[in-house]
Amino acid sequence: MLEQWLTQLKAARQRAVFIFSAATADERAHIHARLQALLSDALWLADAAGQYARVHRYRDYLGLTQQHVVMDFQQLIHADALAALAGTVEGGGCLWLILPVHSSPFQQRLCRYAQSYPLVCCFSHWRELIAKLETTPELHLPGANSPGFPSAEQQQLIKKLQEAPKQTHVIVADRGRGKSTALGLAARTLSSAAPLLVTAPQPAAVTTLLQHAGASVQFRAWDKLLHDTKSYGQRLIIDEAAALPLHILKQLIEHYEVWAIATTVDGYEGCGKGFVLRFVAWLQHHADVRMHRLVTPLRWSPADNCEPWLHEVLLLAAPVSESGNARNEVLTLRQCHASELTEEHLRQTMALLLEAHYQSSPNDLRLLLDDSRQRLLLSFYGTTLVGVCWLAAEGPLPVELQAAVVEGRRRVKGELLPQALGFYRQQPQCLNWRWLRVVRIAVAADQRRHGIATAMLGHIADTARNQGFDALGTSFGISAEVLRFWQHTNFRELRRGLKKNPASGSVSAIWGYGLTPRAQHQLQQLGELQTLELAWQQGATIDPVAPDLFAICQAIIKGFVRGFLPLSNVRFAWYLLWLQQRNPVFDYRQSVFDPTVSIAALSQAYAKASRAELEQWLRGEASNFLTQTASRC
Ligand SMILES: CC(=O)SCCNC(=O)CCNC(=O)[C@H](O)C(C)(C)COP(=O)(O)OP(=O)(O)OC[C@H]1O[C@@H](n2cnc3c(N)ncnc32)[C@H](O)[C@@H]1OP(=O)(O)O
Ligand SMILES: Nc1ncnc2c1ncn2[C@@H]1O[C@H](COP(=O)(O)OP(=O)(O)OP(=O)(O)O)[C@@H](O)[C@H]1O
Repeated sequence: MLEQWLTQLKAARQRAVFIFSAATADERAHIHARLQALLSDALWLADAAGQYARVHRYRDYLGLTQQHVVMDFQQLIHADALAALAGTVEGGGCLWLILPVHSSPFQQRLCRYAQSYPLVCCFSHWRELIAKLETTPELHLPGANSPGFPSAEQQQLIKKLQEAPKQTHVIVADRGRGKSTALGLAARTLSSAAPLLVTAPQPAAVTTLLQHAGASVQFRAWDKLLHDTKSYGQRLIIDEAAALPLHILKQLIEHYEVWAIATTVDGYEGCGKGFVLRFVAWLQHHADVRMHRLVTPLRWSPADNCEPWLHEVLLLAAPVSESGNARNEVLTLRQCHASELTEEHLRQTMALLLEAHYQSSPNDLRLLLDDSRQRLLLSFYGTTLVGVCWLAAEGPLPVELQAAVVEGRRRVKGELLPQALGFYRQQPQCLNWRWLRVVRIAVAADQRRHGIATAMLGHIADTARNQGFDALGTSFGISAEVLRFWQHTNFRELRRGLKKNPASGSVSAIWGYGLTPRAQHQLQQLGELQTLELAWQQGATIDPVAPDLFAICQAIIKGFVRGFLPLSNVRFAWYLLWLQQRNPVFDYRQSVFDPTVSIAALSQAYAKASRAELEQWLRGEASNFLTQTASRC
């Protein structure tokens, strides 16, 4: 019976989506077993460990074309993977979703929107699928015209690429528009003495491109390209660019003659419209850029049901509303849970988040709808949404987990602020507080610098105090602009990461302040310590400080002695305490306290074979230091 559907889908180059939402574990297992028997050649991804590819590895399959994709979500619907992999299913194929047994607002949304699309079907029992196939043998789908090979749009693009081989062409399109094919065909005709290089996040992503390009085009992994200085300056194509970190793309542009960059704007993680805006804005200052778009789908027919259903469900194509003269109106603020919003307000909220934060993704929509600890503060001029603040309640952590968190043996999901301060600053009391975290804050581009974000943060502080929260905080990737904004608020920097985030290329920071007296005092001290640490890192002379900070420094050094914290995290606290003592025994070890000396250089200077050996030795020294400090006090 399925064969009959597949034949008709193929002729119409359309796709079907079958969603299974079983109410019991037994029925789910039954559906699973039947599907396994039915679809032996499907790409099957699951969120549980086992015989299948793991859902979080979905990027490995981008750019490929499949007839059947099964996404087996036992625990949680991975909405980013769903958005990305639906686009790999060809016309004539099917997307199969097995949902978790426990329903949720997001899960219900998937099925609710299916009702408007004849080829998107929801079932709670296997027998319902059979009944559907039996009762609807004829689909009455319109015949599909062949787009031609290459299609008219592809031909135009190939011509433009050939005409301007020295320019950097950015090709933006949704999935399956024939980008890779067009690039391959264009590369084949490009006469060049040196081989043309192509890179992408995964080798599989360029399979189609290489098929059409011929032998003169070679794939190279992007990290190899960055290390291989000898090939710098060669001509390069970057495919699936949005799935590469922005700072990597920038380095590739700086070192290579990039001829073409292809990317999707389909909204899976890091791939929203904001990415394209930010990247292209940067690129225009560094290269002679030409923008191109491919609009018509080629992997499936333009009459396809799957893509519009997904766009509607995941709010992927939502444009940011124009706010125009809205500023004449009074600004109103509303705190709510995402599940309480009208569809229009939810759409506007996601549009603003996707535009302002390029790492926003469909998984954020799922979290906002399904998790009761997530809240929103929205600001409106009239009915137009102009600002969004996404808030998450964190802490207190269960008492039985606290020691493990402070010792770095446990990480609990969704508890970023208390855990980071509990662990890196060895402050267990932070784990007992109720925190409210500003996960993201965004104001519509045409309404910025008018105090909207400041007004939202003021409102949040007032309501959080009334609701019994102990502290407000946030964590973000540092950029000069974002720092300037937070410096303008009551928040203070409490900790700065030491390593760059591989995705954003920036270091992250935690900012916050206390609302209750105990949290105010504690966070003020952590803020002072952080201010001094930043000054020390920048080479300023540090004067001995009031004894208030000693207890925090001692706790951090103890965390090092007991093996919880690495040396890099304690050098400043140790230095600050040492400054008070001026203990000559430790003088010869001053380079431990010099932020310009790397850990690798320290290992060398003290003739230690490895970082681990250096740390082991210094743990003993730090322990002696603490004993002596205690005896002096
Ligand atoms: C946890 C996180 O989300 S961190 C990421 C923050 N969000 C983003 O980066 C998304 C894109 N940016 C935005 O949406 C906005 O620019 C925001 C949210 C950062 C600021 O919103 P706005 O409503 O413009 O802030 P607001 O008008 O209240 O600014 C207050 C002060 O912050 C400072 N400030 C704000 N934005 C900037 C900026 N781009 N450059 C320099 N200073 C700034 C200024 O001192 C400003 O006061 P002034 O305008 O009187 O000089
Ligand atoms: N002109 C065409 N006519 C018919 N099929 C085509 C045409 N061009 C490409 N295709 C097919 O459409 C599918 C998508 O093509 P391609 O991989 O080039 O698109 P893409 O936009 O790069 O896709 P993705 O976003 O998934 O990487 C492939 O199966 C390809 O063989």
